[in-house]
Amino acid sequence: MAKYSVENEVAVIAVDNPPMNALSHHVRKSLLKYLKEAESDEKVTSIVLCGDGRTFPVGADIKEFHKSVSKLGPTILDIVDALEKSKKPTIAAIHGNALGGGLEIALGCHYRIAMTNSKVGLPEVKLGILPGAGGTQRLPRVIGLDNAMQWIAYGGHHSAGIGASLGLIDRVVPQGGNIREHAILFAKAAVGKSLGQRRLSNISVPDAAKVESLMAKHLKEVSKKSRGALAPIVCLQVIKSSALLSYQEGLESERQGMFTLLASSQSRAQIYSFFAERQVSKWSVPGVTNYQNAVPMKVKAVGVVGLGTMGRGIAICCLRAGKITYVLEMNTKAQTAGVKYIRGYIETMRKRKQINDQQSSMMNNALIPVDNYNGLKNVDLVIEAVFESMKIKKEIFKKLEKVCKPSAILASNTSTLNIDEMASVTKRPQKVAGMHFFAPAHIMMLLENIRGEKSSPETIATIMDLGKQMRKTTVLVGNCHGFVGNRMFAYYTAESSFLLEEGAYPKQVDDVLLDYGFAMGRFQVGDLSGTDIGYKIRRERGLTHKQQPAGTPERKRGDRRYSPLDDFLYEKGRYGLKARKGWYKYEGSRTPIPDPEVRKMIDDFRKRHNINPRHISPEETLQRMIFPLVNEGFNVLDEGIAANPWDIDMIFQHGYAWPRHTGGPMYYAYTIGLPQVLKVIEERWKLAGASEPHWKPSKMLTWLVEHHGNPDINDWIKLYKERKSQPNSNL
Ligand SMILES: CC/C=C\CC(=O)SCCNC(=O)CCNC(=O)[C@H](O)C(C)(C)COP(=O)(O)OP(=O)(O)OC[C@H]1O[C@@H](n2cnc3c(N)ncnc32)[C@H](O)[C@@H]1OP(=O)(O)O
Repeated sequence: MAKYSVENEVAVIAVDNPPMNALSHHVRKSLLKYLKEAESDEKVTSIVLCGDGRTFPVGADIKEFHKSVSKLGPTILDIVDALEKSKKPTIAAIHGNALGGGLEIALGCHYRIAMTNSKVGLPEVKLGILPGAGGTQRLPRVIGLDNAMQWIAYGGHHSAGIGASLGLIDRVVPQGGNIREHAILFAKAAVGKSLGQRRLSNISVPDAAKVESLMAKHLKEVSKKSRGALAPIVCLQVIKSSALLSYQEGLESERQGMFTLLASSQSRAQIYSFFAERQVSKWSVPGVTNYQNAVPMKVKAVGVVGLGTMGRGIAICCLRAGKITYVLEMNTKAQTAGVKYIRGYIETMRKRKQINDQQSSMMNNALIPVDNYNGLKNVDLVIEAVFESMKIKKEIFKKLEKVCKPSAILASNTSTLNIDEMASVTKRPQKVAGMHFFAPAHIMMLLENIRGEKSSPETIATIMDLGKQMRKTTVLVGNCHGFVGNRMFAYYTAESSFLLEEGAYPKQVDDVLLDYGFAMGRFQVGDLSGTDIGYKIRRERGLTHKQQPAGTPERKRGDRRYSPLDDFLYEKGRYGLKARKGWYKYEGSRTPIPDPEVRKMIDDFRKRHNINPRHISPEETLQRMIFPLVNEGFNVLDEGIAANPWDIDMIFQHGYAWPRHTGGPMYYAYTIGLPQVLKVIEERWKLAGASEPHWKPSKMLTWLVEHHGNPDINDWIKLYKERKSQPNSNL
């Protein structure tokens, strides 16, 4: 709805649709009604449009997309047109956020004023669509083509100050000011002034002459940054029309572009991702607790044990979240280096204006290096971040148990190991949990929180709350080897090496993944993170080639297929980018170059094992990389390790850079169709057999296909659980 009042001859129309004033159908209807009323009321001389509550409208109602209600008139464009055509001055009064359709209606107004701390932007591209209410045609006319391409193709939010410097915002209202009162005064002053040039559809794009060079520049950038995504490309093409065609023709091109994008599977995947991101914070442990009833503990001080790459990043996250952060590192050299890194990073954030001087000095003061466990006696929560060894982690947990106050939560940043086993060496298993950060911890958006068997509701609520304070996409999962992410990802990595054994080379596999939309292929990522990391984890598990007793078949560990190619690579000193050689070689830059030495290593291996290399098609490569991971995803859901398919998808989007426009592995499987996915898995299982158990079709996937075909992803859990809970179910 909207509210209408007339104050001092100014009509004030306030959108009232909490929490975000989205432009739902009923809002659009009432907005147009009040606009007409203001237009026809002779006592009204000007019109102010604003938002009630938290914000100016943040855009179209995303819940309405792909539903018939979104097509019901009036459209947002009808409102934009009415505002622009109005004979009385129209003023957008922005506080909070004016995003998407919200900014588009502001662009329809003759003037825009905004609170200094408000944000403006056209983020539709992140939903796989474009600004469809004239935004692609009006924004370039006011801020120029170059800026508009940047704003629309990347979908960023920008401060009111930036907007003002580009001519988008006519006045910035300082902190503490009343936006409504300022808007009314502004509106009174605008009465009688010519509106011709204030109607953005009347003016031309200032840098239209540069259209071809700007187009080339932005196309190159988006193709690199959002590989495989359709929306940024279509956005640029449509914005281009603003420079070459009339306003009306440009609008038609926008309409066509929107039509194409809305019909694409990518927009559905991205809209799914928008809601999934919000859904994961509504965690639940069925029958035990959930986000609504568990109360988090107050965490003022955090301890971080270990100042290696992970510990440093985690400490930065804690400091950014305003925690007093004790960092424990016994090795003096490592401590000096770690603390230097953290302080250096704080300084970089200050220089980049991500934090101000006061925040920087607060963070520096809150960082407290300690060199013995007693130094952690006052913390509310500890995050252990040392090398991935159960023996070492247990020793640390025993020490923490002794020094930390009884109320303190003990968390491990393990990426694979059993949380319950660590909890078992303490007297407070209810206070033990996993907090799995992804490297680099201060950059990656994901936090995979692991509840142990005995973790209390308070402990779970606290680690989830801490993730939120760190502004991470925080997903709660159950305890098992590798949890959700690494358990599933292990098969992706394993299959990639099997593909090399059978006929592919690293670049061939990586190219398929790049075409799918990954920013980097599996072997490029391996080189970036260092091939030594995986080797040390395999060595800890007794798996590496060198640890096997004489006579062990090179391609087996127990009864499972194993590829030793990754071990050979490490043993040749090819540790990845840092050594300038890994799966690729690097000559003076970070560009991966296929290396004949790696090719020879693979060829020699095949010869030794009488493997006749065959051509592996891109389709087979993609299926073999992704489908085992999907199959394991269904096992993870079946076991309750992940509560929902979107939990898995968010883990992969934010922890493994899975391309957002495919939604994530589980949503992708839904897009392909579960029957098709199962068919490929079953065929592969017949070929591979028991030594490759990751191809054994998951019970849950098989059941869903047999009984429901390709059910809606939102129904997977409900359908399966209902059946599983029946007494005669053998699931
Ligand atoms: C013809 C087509 C014309 C135009 C197309 C568009 O306008 S598309 C929409 C463009 N706008 C956006 O993409 C903005 C989406 N919203 C956000 O980015 C954030 O919500 C925002 C505004 C930055 C605020 O973030 P915050 O973290 O403060 O809140 P949160 O995201 O958790 O949102 C709170 C609840 O509001 C729901 N919500 C937000 N925006 C919309 C929306 N546009 N439509 C519908 N619902 C929206 C969000 O899902 C949350 O719901 P909840 O049930 O509480 O989880």
